[in-house]
Amino acid sequence: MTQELTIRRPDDWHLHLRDGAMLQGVLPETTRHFARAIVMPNLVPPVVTGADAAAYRDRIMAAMPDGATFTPLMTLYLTEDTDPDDVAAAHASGLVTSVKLYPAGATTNSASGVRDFDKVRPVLEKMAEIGMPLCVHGEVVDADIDIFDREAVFIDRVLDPIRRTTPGLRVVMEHVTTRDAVDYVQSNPADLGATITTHHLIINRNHMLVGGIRPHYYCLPVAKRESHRQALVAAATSGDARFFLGTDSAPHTDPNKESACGCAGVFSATNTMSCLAEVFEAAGALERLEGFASLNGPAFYGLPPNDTRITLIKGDPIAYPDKIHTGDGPVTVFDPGFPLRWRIEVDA
Ligand SMILES: NC(=O)N[C@@H](CC(=O)O)C(=O)O
Ligand SMILES: [Zn+2]
Ligand SMILES: [Zn+2]
Repeated sequence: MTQELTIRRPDDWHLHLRDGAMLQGVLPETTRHFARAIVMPNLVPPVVTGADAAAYRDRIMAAMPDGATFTPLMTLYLTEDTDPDDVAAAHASGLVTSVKLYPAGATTNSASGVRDFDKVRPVLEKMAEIGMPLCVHGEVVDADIDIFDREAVFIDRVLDPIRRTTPGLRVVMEHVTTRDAVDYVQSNPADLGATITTHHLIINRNHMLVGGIRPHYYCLPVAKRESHRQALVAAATSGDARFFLGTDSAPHTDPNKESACGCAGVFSATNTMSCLAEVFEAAGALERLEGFASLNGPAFYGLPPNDTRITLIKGDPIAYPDKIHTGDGPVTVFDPGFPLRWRIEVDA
């Protein structure tokens, strides 16, 4: 008996589309299944002003595959020089959906991020006033903090103080990887949400390090031990509307990944929905996949869910490419390590 599941078309609340030839190469992988995505601003140079976001949105629209119905939701990269009025104007015009906070040095292209969090207080206060969400890469960068502890320490040292001093600020903890982050979200009001990536629901740090170092599983925040992965699966499949999908699909070319100093990022746009169906089925929670991928994110962002649908159909393992070929070079697609039996049909 074939099993089928029809759900509202999903959105991706954390996505890297890059620019130029890479944008051209990866965009169809997302637009095939997703209706909208929060597009990360960590280009080189970053998307800092409303004008930068308008120009970037134009480049994305120009790269759109024929027939695609996809809306990029733009973000601004928060710097210590960000002008609160520029942010407010970009939000009021509908151009920009959220602001992204990178601690300086925390991840790919974050050199222009924030060092002194007091310097961005006026922007955060303005955002709280106008109801604009802040997306956060939640890791401290202190050399003395172990990389596996950086998310948990960020919550205590940075995130909780920011939320206390800026009441009303809506915050999304992006790509949470720990039980600590899940607990923090669950013990706070609904103005705090979290995205969870596909790959952090599937891999733990052993997948990355046992039997040889696997650069295509290296991302930030780095995958943690198995008990943390289980906490993420429990949160994603719980039905708690504060948790929603942000794939953090982050393309880097193979030479940049398979290197003595490889870039952080997992590219999962191609097979994310099939991977998620496996995760939710294994957890006995297929009926909650729609909430996680298609309903909770729009609800947090105050947007309507999509009115089109996709159907997931279970059958023989699907074929998907190991790599996609972009004008910048090959990009390896996330390998979940098990066959994917759910194929996706986008309803007309
Ligand atoms: N997640 C990653 O490992 N990399 C992202 C940056 C980010 O989301 O932190 C990237 O831009 O490559
Ligand atoms: Zn990040
Ligand atoms: Zn990211």
